[in-house]
Amino acid sequence: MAIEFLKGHGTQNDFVLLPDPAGRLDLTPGRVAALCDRQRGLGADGVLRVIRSEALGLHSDGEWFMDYRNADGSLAEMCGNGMRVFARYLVDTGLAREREFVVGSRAGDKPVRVHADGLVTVRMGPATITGSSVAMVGDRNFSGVAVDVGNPHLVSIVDEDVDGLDLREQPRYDSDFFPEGVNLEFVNPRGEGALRMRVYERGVGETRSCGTGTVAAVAAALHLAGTDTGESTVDIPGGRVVVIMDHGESTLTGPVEFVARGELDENWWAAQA
Ligand SMILES: N[C@@H](CCC[C@H](N)C(=O)O)C(=O)O
Repeated sequence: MAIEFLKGHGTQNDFVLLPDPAGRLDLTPGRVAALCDRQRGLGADGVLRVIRSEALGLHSDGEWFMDYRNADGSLAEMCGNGMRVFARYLVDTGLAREREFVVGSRAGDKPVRVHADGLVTVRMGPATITGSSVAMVGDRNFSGVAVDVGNPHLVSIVDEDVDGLDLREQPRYDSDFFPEGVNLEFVNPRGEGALRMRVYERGVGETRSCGTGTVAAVAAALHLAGTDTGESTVDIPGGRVVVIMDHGESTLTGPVEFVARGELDENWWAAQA
């Protein structure tokens, strides 16, 4: 069986897409990790399996389900940039006949809109403040706001330039507070309605963008300013996205690009099981 793939990214958060409408692929954690490996695989921050909701057996009002996996093979509830790439793929290939539709995810159904200029908006749903905790980078502690965007985040708004932080190693965090792990965002305010962010993603490492992370960053910044409504650009190393918060409900808008498509080598795939 030929196994088709595409490579695409949203603000350089990059993904291997595996079109698998009927759910025939045996997508093991080992195969996901091998695909995402930048030396022995295609290289990516995660895998997006394009599968019909009914084939996955998970409830969704959407025909299609974003079956997202982190680069280490683990499952995550939601991926905002992945959802943008996924929605564009469905429209570009004609698998979605409208530009506005719903896609299933493990964090629930997400309404998406693919604009005529190729930008994609995702209604990400609630960004819920769940408390406060501390991230540790080297010997420094950064207090942060915990935010649930379907997946867990800890957002530290810091005075020093985030570009100077050493994020080669996983920052430490309170595993009692985050028993399932956490995505860690470090943020500099850049004036009214503008943030700069770096992120260390659970199950991946530092990435050049994280859609749920940008939503968490804006929710945290607004929370510290005493509100849950506002709009902000978020500059990440891979580009810029726009987040709108309306009484705690969020949307994420940004660009998508496809890079390549092809077929996996069947012998390589079989050897990764
Ligand atoms: N890059 C994603 C987030 C992917 C999931 C995350 N690593 C987790 O484990 O929660 C995004 O764009 O939101």
